Amino acid sequence: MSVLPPVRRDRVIAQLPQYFRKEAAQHTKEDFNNKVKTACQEQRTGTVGRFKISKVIVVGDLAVGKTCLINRFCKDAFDKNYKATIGVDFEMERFEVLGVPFSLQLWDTAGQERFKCIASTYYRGAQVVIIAFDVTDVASLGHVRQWLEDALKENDPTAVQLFLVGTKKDLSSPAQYSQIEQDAIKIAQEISAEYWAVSSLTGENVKEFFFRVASLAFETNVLAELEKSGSRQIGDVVRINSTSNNLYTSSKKKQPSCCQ
Ligand SMILES: Nc1nc2c(ncn2[C@@H]2O[C@H](COP(=O)(O)OP(=O)(O)OP(=O)(O)O)[C@@H](O)[C@H]2O)c(=O)[nH]1
Ligand SMILES: [Mg+2]
Repeated sequence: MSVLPPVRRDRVIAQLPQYFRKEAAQHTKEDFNNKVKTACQEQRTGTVGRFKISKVIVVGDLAVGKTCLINRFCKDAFDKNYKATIGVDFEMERFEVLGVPFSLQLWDTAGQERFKCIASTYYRGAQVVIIAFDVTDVASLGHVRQWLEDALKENDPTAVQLFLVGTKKDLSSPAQYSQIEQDAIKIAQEISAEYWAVSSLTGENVKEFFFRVASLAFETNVLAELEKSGSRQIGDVVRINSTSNNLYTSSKKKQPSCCQ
């Protein structure tokens, strides 16, 4: 019996959410990968949908708005008073993507130098790294590469999905914003990150952004499961039967010829 409540209706993702800027997107396809869609329809997503939880870390300079970003999405709340994060904090968010349950563990880390050493011990095992900068503070954009380096020290750089997020869009005039966006897109391209700009005060793009993160992380996980399973059908139960000559026996009636 499942002890978890059903996924909230406003966390259901049926279609691939689109990128923010085409020139700095992880991919520009309009829909989920066909193999992923078929696997979801046939409930062959392996550990995804059962116990797989993807870890997401949010890093960036102090006071750029990391905590506000997470709170806007998870609690639909905004606090105008700054309260520094000491070490780390985390929130769990449950989604349903193409009918499959999928969870993100969102780690909110401290940007203040004196708390950074505690926070960095929690960077390990991240599938997604979100680097936040403040669109009204050019220096915070300048520190993006340092944050990336720190985050990748603890993770496999080839396995991490990267996002660069400009925060506090509401505080910037269109002219100021478009200036910094050009620089941000350039950096995003150089570090292979997908670029977004959001406002936690107004909520602009916040839900769209996290839906995109969840969808791309989900897609990557299902593709990895499909690859891992190789010729074996994922979703099948693997039994080890000592009385059988066959070490691996699929629970499905139809077995591959090598097991007959
Ligand atoms: N106008 C506006 N202010 C924002 C926005 N996001 C955050 N702020 C403000 O910026 C300040 C810092 O926000 P936090 O979310 O606490 O910053 P942080 O990155 O978590 O800071 P650390 O925990 O110290 O690393 C607060 O006063 C927020 O109210 C936004 O989208 N618009
Ligand atoms: Mg914080």
